[in-house]
Amino acid sequence: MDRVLRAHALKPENFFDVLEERRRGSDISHALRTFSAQVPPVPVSALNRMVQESQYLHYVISEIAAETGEPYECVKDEATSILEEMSQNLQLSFIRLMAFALTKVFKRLFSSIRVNEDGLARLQQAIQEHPVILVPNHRSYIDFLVLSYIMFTYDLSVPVIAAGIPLMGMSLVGEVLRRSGAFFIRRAIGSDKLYWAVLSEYVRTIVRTGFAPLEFFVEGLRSRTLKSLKPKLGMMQMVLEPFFKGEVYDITLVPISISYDRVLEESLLAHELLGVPKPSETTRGLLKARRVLEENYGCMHVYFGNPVSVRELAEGRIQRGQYNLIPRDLPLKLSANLQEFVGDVAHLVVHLQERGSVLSPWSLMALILLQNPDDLDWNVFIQKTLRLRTLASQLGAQIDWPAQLSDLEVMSSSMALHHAVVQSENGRVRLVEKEGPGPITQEEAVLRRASSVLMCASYRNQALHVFTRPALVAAAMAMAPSHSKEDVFGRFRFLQDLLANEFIFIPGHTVQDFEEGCSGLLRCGALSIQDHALSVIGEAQDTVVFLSGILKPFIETYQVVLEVLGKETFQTFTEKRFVPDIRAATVKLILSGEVRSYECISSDTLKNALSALVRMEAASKCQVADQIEYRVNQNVLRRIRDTLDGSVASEVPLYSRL
Ligand SMILES: CCCCCCCCCCCCCCCC(=O)SCCNC(=O)CCNC(=O)[C@H](O)C(C)(C)COP(=O)(O)OP(=O)(O)OC[C@H]1O[C@@H](n2cnc3c(N)ncnc32)[C@H](O)[C@@H]1OP(=O)(O)O
Ligand SMILES: O=C(CO)COP(=O)(O)O
Repeated sequence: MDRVLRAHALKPENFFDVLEERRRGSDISHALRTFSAQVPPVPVSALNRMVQESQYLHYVISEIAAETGEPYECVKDEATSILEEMSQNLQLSFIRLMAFALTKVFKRLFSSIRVNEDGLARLQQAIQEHPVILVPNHRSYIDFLVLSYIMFTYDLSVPVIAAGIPLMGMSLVGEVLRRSGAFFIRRAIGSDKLYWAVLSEYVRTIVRTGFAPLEFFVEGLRSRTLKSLKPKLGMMQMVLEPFFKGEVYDITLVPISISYDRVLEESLLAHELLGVPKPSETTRGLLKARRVLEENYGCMHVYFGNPVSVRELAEGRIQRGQYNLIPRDLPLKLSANLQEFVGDVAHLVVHLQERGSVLSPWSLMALILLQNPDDLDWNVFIQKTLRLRTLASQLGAQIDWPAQLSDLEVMSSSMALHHAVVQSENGRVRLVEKEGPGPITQEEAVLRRASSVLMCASYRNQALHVFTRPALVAAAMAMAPSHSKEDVFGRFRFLQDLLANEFIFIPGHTVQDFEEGCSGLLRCGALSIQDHALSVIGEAQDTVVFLSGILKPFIETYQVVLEVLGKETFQTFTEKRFVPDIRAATVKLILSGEVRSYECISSDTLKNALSALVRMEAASKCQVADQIEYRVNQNVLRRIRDTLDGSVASEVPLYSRL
């Protein structure tokens, strides 16, 4: 895996605007032009028949029939209806229809859609060699539309895509999506053996036959925070199985990084983080949302990463020979080694998605704004952002900072694009707070302020992966009893473990992550290492303080959770009440001035903190009647709190300055 990571180091690439030609040419001729790439080896009906008649499905159906006593034919009928519900029905005529509509929509929404040219060429080559799996990050409903659009526009086979079942329920739209390549999967499949069997056989048949590139969102849903999510493993396992079983020579995974200047759903996502339910996916809702078409969303970047060969990843790790003894048609029970491999591959792909993402100037500006939560002088804002741009470049970020414009113009146009979040008045820059009708309570005022902060934070989050490892080293140095490499590494490991749901780390890569963090600090001239001891370079003290300040909103949230769970009233609590109760307690702490960061009431961070406490055995989870209940282990909780409290508090001020 290390070898693959090194081979996939980012090199500067040319991006071109997909919309440029569309603005000059005719939309209808683009949609109707000759398109010869879509030549599935079998028709859709034959694909479904292969699944239905597979020995594997026959075997599982017989097993279920024997276990439940139901007649074989009944279980088989059930499997057939699952398959009918699930299967895609890709048709070129619908792709053309969508291409026509999407050209109109994209031209209206985006100033440009920039794609890396070399990435497309690499993808074209990969499609000719082995089954290709497209694995994009997921930030918006636009993601899957734009990817199929690019594939169609550049004569590449349009993918079939794993879609959550709620989209199927949208009248008319669900059917259009199905005919454009969507296959629908239920969520929380749990232990439904028949469903898993049909889905996995369906996915494997697509991969095995090379029906079309298969696309799935390994994060499983749109990230509400625009930060990468921990990958789901089910679909990854299914697409890799034909390789494990030796049914295909190799499989190519293509990580895709989609980065937005401005996300269409920005406000809805921030509200969801504050407990407002997601609007259900209906055609009516979609029509109502057409107001979004009136706004400008700037530029988006689509970076097709280097294709990753699964065969290469498996070299020296997996002995495929052992599976040759098991008939291919029988279910494959994954060994612990294979399960670990699936998890590692999924994390690697998300890591590569992060590496390929393109930072907008606004991401950097958002980072500065959040570290200076009160208003900020415009000139100081510019200076700080430019220094941050240098730091981000030193740490290897791809930044889209238009060279043909002055820095002032770049930042002013970013401010204009994000007028809903930020404004400048009398030379001072500050976050916008939405006005609402009537008088509001103090608590409501906190929620209003929090929604602006969370919207701004989501853009900062798009840049976080660049800083995470050096920031963890910086924070670990502030916590450690000495600056010996061992002590700092010990604290680094503790923080990485605690924040493992917050940031993406490849399992078992702690040492490499630590080294990467140190070498990042060395590269930006902030650190020196001598005789196994780290020391901060005097003039770069500010940089180190700034970097550890990036983690501050997360660490502060975990501190709040530890504090609240340390109270008598929280010895046991239900899953359902956890977020609302901690949020209510935190709002009080914000009002009393004990907590500074409005990010502490984000449901995402609160849930991540709870998962970390369960993982670290400070809380245990059990089913009580129809509820999930948690019990706190006060001793472990206290130990975590003490380790964390000896951390940043004394050496790093709450809101450090760059
Ligand atoms: C020209 C223009 C054309 C335009 C053309 C338009 C195209 C128009 C197309 C529309 C297209 C729409 C596209 C929408 C985009 C979505 O809708 S994204 C949402 C749908 N996609 C996905 O979710 C894919 C990723 N999800 C997965 O892989 C999930 O695993 C599955 C398969 C859905 C199953 O989910 P689940 O039942 O919730 O199970 P999951 O949480 O994964 O696992 C349960 C447990 O088993 C564990 N587990 C599972 N597998 C493993 C393993 N291998 N090893 C160890 N543990 C495992 C998990 O860790 C988990 O443990 P806990 O965390 O609970 O402790
Ligand atoms: O991912 C989805 C479709 O894009 C649906 O899930 P979410 O709405 O939870 O992101």
